[in-house]
Amino acid sequence: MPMAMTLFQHVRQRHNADLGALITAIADGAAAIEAKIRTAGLADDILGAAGSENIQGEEQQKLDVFANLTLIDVMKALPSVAAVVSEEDDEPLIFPDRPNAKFIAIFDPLDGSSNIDVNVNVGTIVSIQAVEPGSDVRAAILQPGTAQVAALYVNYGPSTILVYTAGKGVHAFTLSDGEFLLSTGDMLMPEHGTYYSMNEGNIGESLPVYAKAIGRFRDGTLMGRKYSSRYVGSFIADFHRTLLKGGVFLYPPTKKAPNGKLRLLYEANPLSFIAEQAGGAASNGRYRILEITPTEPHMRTPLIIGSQSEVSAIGGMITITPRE
Ligand SMILES: O=P(O)(O)OC[C@H]1O[C@](O)(COP(=O)(O)O)[C@@H](O)[C@@H]1O
Ligand SMILES: [Mg+2]
Ligand SMILES: [Mg+2]
Repeated sequence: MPMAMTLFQHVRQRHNADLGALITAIADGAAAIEAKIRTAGLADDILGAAGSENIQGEEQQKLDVFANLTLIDVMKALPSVAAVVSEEDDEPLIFPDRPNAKFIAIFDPLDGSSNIDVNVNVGTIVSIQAVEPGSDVRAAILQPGTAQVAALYVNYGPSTILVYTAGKGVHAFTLSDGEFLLSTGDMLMPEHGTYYSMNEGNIGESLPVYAKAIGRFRDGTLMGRKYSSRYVGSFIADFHRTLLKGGVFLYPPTKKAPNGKLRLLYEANPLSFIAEQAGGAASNGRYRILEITPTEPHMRTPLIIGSQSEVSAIGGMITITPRE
């Protein structure tokens, strides 16, 4: 059997060597994170809380800290990277004296922290934005998601899969003996699915229109067929299923998180770029996610993401809410 294409070969052939080197470096970091996760139960430096909080007031897990430091290390070694922005760090880390640097990497090092200790899928999400050499790097961080040149995520599951887009389709690579090998090229999200995905514990805490949408998914009146529910609680796992099977994932505003829970720059934007490249859609209920101008690096957003038909059906319901 011929050897499948490596991630570096793939990015380099379709894009350029600098982007290939950056994505490969991130993949190397992900392989190191995966190796840690694989032996989590055997060591005492992996599971559990780190004893610190991040900027969002969330308790950091040991694996959050490890993944963050691992990714920062691999990115800081690349002269093409002007800055990194992480969920786990209050401030962007801007690398001085890099006049020719052209990328800003914005990431959620470990997504799904609440699932680490119970051996359920977690992930890594990275958004790569362009920055004009010599321009104001700090200002360039706050660009809408349309400024992304690439986006990727890694799903640490029964197998470890990296999915990326750099604007020419969506491609998946499976980790095998330390190397990410092409497993599915040019992925397309099904036009519709059979699952909705939402934390239904929040249903009474959110706008009534979301409860109504879920009710109509269930009874079949929204899409003309009845939907079932799937919710892992790791965005990466819920999104990966939605990419493969279609349907919709939603995290609406709640009383506790009035602007939504998920973060625009390193959760919603990169996965919206991937969703759109795969033929899907992503909205905050009113606007396309990729056109929202961020006001700060850790900004949150409501999110509806998945197959176009389900996303626009919910979006259509939300738009009419004020007139109800
Ligand atoms: O527990 P909830 O409120 O359903 O939230 C689940 C969401 O929170 C997250 O865990 C947030 O991500 P982090 O673990 O990176 O903070 C998402 O992965 C997931 O979709
Ligand atoms: Mg996350
Ligand atoms: Mg995280």
